[in-house]
Amino acid sequence: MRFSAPLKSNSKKIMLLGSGELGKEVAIEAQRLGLEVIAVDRYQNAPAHHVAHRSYVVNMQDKYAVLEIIHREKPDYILPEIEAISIDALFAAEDKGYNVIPNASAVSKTMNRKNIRTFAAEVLGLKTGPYEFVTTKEGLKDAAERLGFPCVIKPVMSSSGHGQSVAKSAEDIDASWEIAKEARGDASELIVEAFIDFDYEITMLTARNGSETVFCEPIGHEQKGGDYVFSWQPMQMSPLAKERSQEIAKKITDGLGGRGLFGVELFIKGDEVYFSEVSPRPHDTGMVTLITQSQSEFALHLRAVLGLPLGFTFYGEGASAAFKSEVHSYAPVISVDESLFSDNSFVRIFSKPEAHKGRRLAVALVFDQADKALERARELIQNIKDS
Ligand SMILES: Nc1ncnc2c1ncn2[C@@H]1O[C@H](COP(=O)(O)OP(=O)(O)OP(=O)(O)O)[C@@H](O)[C@H]1O
Ligand SMILES: NCC(=O)N[C@@H]1O[C@H](COP(=O)([O-])[O-])[C@@H](O)[C@H]1O
Ligand SMILES: [Mg+2]
Repeated sequence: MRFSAPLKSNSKKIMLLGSGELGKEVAIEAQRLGLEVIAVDRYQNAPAHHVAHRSYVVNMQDKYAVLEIIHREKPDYILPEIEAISIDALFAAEDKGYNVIPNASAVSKTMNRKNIRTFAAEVLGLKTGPYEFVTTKEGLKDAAERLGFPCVIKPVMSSSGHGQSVAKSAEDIDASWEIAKEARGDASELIVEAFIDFDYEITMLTARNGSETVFCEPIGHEQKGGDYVFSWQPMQMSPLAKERSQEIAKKITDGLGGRGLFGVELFIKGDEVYFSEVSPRPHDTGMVTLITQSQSEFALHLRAVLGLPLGFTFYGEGASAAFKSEVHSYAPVISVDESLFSDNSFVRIFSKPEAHKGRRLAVALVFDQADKALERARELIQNIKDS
C-alpha cells in the first residue's frame, strides 16, 4: 500500500496589521490555506492573536515599531486590517519590496476621507453628495451654513463612527466640534457633508485578483451612531441601481488598484447611486457572508491576495446583527443562551480581552429569508449577555 505525501504546505507568510474580529476570520482562512500567520495589534490578546502562529503588540502609529516587526518577520503579504496605521511605515515597506495589500497608496487614500473623497469625486468623477473640508470651528460653522442643515461632520481620519455627528442646526456645531475630538486617528481636519436622505445604503463587496473582478450580492445595512448594527444580503435593488453600483465599485477599485477584497459603501436614492467611502479590506457589514456564501468575504480576500480564482456560490438570503457590550470589564464573560443554537443560525464570539459599553464583541448570523433572518438575528443578540 502506498500513501501519498502530505500536501506541501504553502510556505507564504501573511502579516495582519490590526487583529480584530475581521482579521481573525482572515487569519482562520489563511490557516486553512496553509499560510503562516503573524498578527499585530495595539493590545494583547486581540481576536486574531488567538489564531495566529505568532503575534505582536506595538503602537501601530509608530513607523519604526511597525517597520521593525516587518523586517524581523519578512512577510510575503502585509494586510492592513485597521485604518489607524503608520502610513509612512507602509510606504517604506513597499519601497523595500514588500507587498502591501492592496498597495500603500490605496491604503493611504482610503484611510483619509479627504484623499478618498477628492480622488473619487474629482479624479474619477463619481457622484457624491456636496462636501467641504475644515480645520477650525469657524470654518466648520461657515461650511455647515453653506451646505445646509442637517449635515454630517466627521474627522478625516477615523472609523466605526468615532468622532462623527449630525448637526441639525447651527446650535449643534459646538457639540459636533467637541465630538470630533473622539476620532480614532486624526481630528485636526474634518469633512462636512450634506446629509443625503437616501432610501437605503449598501456595501458592494468587490474582489480583484489581478485578472478578474467579482462582486458579491449587495449587502443592505443599518447603522447607529455611524457604526453598523444589522446587515442583510441580498439587498433588493432596481436593476439600474445595482448596475450603477457595480460600475462605481469597478471604477473605484480599478482606480485604487492592487489585489484583495474591497467594501464599497454606497447610498441609494431611487436609481441614483452616491459613492460614500471604501475599505480596501473586508467590511464589518460583510460578516453576513460567513453564512450566505460558499466563500466568505474573508476567504475571497485571501484568494484575491494570492491571485487565486474568485468563483463562489451565493447560497441564499441571510442577515447579521452585531452584539455590543453593555458593561465595562477587563475580563468579559459572554453567555450564550441555548436558544441560540438552531439549525440555521450561529454566533461568532470575537474573544476581545476587554469590554466597554458599545464595543462589538460578537455577531449573530442567520440563514433565512432576509426579513425573517433579520428579525431572528435581532432576537439572538438580545439573548447574548456579557458581564
Ligand atoms: N452624508 C451622509 N448623509 C447621510 N448619512 C450619512 C452620511 N455620511 C455618513 N452617513 C451615515 O453614517 C454611517 C457611517 O458613515 P461613514 O461610513 O462615513 O463612517 P465610518 O466611521 O467610516 O464608518 P465605518 O468605519 O463603520 O465604515 C454611514 O454608513 C451612513 O449611515
Ligand atoms: N468598521 C471597521 C471595523 O469593523 N473594524 C474591525 O473592528 C476592529 C476594531 O475593534 P475594536 O474597536 O473593538 O478594537 C478592527 O480590528 C476590525 O476587525
Ligand atoms: Mg463607513
